[in-house]
Amino acid sequence: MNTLSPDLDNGARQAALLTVRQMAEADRLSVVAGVSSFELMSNAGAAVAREIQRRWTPRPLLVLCGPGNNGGDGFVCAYRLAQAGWPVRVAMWGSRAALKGEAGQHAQRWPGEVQALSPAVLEGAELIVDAVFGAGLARALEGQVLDTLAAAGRGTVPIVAVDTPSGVMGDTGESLGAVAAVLTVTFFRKKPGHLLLPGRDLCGEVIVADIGTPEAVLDAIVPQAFENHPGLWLPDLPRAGLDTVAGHPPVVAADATQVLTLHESEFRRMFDFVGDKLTRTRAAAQHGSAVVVHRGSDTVIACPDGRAVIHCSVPSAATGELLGGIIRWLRTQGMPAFPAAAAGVWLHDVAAAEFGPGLLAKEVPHLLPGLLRRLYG
Ligand SMILES: NC(=O)C1=CN([C@@H]2O[C@H](COP(=O)(O)OP(=O)(O)OC[C@H]3O[C@@H](n4cnc5c(N)ncnc54)[C@H](O)[C@@H]3O)[C@@H](O)[C@H]2O)[C@H](O)CC1
Ligand SMILES: [K+]
Repeated sequence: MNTLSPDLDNGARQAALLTVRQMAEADRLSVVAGVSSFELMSNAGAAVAREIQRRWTPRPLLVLCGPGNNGGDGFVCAYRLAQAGWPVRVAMWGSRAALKGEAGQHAQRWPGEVQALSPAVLEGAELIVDAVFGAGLARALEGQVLDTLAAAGRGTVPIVAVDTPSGVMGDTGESLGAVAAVLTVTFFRKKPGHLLLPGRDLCGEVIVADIGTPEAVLDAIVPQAFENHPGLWLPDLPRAGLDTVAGHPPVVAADATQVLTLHESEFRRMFDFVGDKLTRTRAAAQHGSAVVVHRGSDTVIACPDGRAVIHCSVPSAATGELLGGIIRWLRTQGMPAFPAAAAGVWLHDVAAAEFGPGLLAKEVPHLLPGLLRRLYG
């Protein structure tokens, strides 16, 4: 059974990444299934408050709210923590009266004052919640939003981001003026921007909170991007892979698709696609009818059919030759190209940590079966 097949099984379901548009669709389908937008927002704001309480004792908290639903989540968070006895202030970009729908409803429940957003409001805050923009970010930060967040970023007060740090594009991880958070609480599933640089570094720790979105919405959405995880490809690894000893005749590869492993500089020499890393890698895979492994500390593995896996790792000195060796070995075990590439990138990280930087491609067939057996056998 091919886990990275179009029928989502559990591994792919858990590892799914949703685009901003798909997340909006998930919200719409949740409402159809009987979970109201008001409830989703209540749960989202409560999740942020809960994660804050898990990490910090009560202290002067400043919640920065924006003009959309991200700001609505901020008002819920402010309300919850104030109820729990925290000293909370709210500052907003735009006017509370202009907040629409459930964001407006939640904002009306905030009993306190709402200050205008400016660097001056930061005075006295010992923890900041960034609920200015999330998935709805449409352009670069400017004016008071940019000035206030930049001032917060220059200070030492920790920032907790709601959904994404304001200014990070959910689909690409690009920054349009965002400052780094120590914690980002997102909802239902991550978006590619939580894993792609510089977004990943700006998010700090990422927590995915359950806000009541029914899992079944994924069947209609059919995600095309996934965070690398053994659950995605372990069922594709033939049992033989765990048992093979060096010298056994290789099993015939499951498919003939070529796998290209490329560093950024190699990628740029071969392709002149523009845009973010996910888009460019997908275009290269489609163009070359090959699985493309675009390496980095945010490695993107793209399949010609449009699916992609994103893998976050600490940069290592390990070579592309070693990664190529691991992927080739997995394919001789009968693994199809796409899951073999995703598994290879994962195992390459584990192998580099286990065996150090001296590991050579030719040693792979001797070492990996034992490693795999220990990890997953
Ligand atoms: N399932 C979920 O993930 C849920 C998420 N929730 C939260 O909702 C936001 C997304 O809400 P949305 O209203 O679509 O967008 P924003 O609040 O991010 O902002 C929209 C608002 O801001 C204006 N705008 C965008 N960029 C700029 C800019 N650079 N400068 C000025 N103004 C800008 C835009 O025009 C809109 O008016 C998501 O992130 C979650 O936090 C739900 O609460 C629950 C379900
Ligand atoms: K935000």
